[in-house]
Amino acid sequence: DDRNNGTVPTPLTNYLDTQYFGEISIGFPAQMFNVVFDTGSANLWVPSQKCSPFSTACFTHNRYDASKSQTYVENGTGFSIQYASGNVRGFLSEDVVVVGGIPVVQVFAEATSLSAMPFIFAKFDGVLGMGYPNMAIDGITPVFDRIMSQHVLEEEVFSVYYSRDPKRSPGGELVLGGTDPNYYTGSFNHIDTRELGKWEVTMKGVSVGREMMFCAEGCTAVIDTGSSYITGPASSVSSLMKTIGAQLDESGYKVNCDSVKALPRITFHMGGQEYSLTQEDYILWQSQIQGDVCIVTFRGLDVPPPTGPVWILGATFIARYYTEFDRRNNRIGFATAK
Ligand SMILES: CCN(C(=O)c1cnc(C)nc1NCc1ccco1)[C@H]1CCCNC1
Repeated sequence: DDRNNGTVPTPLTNYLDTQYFGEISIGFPAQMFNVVFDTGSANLWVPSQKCSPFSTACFTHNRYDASKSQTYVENGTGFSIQYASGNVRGFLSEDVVVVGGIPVVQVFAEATSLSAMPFIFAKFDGVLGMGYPNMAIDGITPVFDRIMSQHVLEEEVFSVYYSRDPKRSPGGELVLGGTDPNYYTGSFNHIDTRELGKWEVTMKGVSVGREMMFCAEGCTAVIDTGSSYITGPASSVSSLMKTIGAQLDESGYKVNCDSVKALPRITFHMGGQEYSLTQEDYILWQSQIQGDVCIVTFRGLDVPPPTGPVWILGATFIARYYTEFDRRNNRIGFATAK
């Protein structure tokens, strides 16, 4: 159905409420890839057929084979992207990429080496950056900019729904050119992006229960559809975790499951609105062999200046607040997710 004038919603898969990804095709005949639609970066990369056999993370995923695509155009420029959690190296190629039913001729990276951490845990093959062009490595025009220049979108926006329940289908949805009222209630509250060219806003505070505990003098919040959790400055998060009685172990913060119902709501103050997360929003309740484990979906992460210090609001937040990314007006809209 083309209610967004030329585009069809892309259903997303929800893996354990921590990874959300959807299908794109590259080349002709179509080679299919599962990618994270990531507002925290602005490049498209997928594993390459040419990746070294020693790159475990590479051969356990779908790989692009240029020799099998009639629409492949060679480029060969080197590429490398560094995330806080790992890195990707490869070279550039050009081919037809189809996203949400829209074909674009796109320069993307064929990854020939993927750091085992974290990509051996990735259920997705690659990443499709939905960030602004000035975030793009090698000055490559991002996919969404190529789509906007085709003037097929009713509105120059895209919207993201992430389900909170792994059993619910679809696990999420990306809409190019509009929003999907099936997945939110009420109206949107909009917040202008802090500076042109990043999906980030000014946050006015973070409160726990009724007490304003962090960012009282203002700070930056990055809205990152490609991150699983919420991250904040390590010192702030560690004192937040102490307040709720969470323990840090090698795989993150955990709380005793029978203390969950008494946990306070955590509220992010942005654009004159209060965006609260209840314990069921921010606790991942996992039934494991040795009994139930309750993971707190907050992580400490110190991002060095000038970007940092920042709070990064990832899937945990987006699952509760349906998010519209508006390139026309350089603003982000939140509505209560259904
Ligand atoms: C994609 C790289 N990212 C991850 O945080 C990340 C890493 N490794 C694994 C295995 N998964 C990740 N994200 C899963 C996910 C999908 C949707 C929501 O969260 C970040 C890097 C910084 C920019 N933003 C994206």
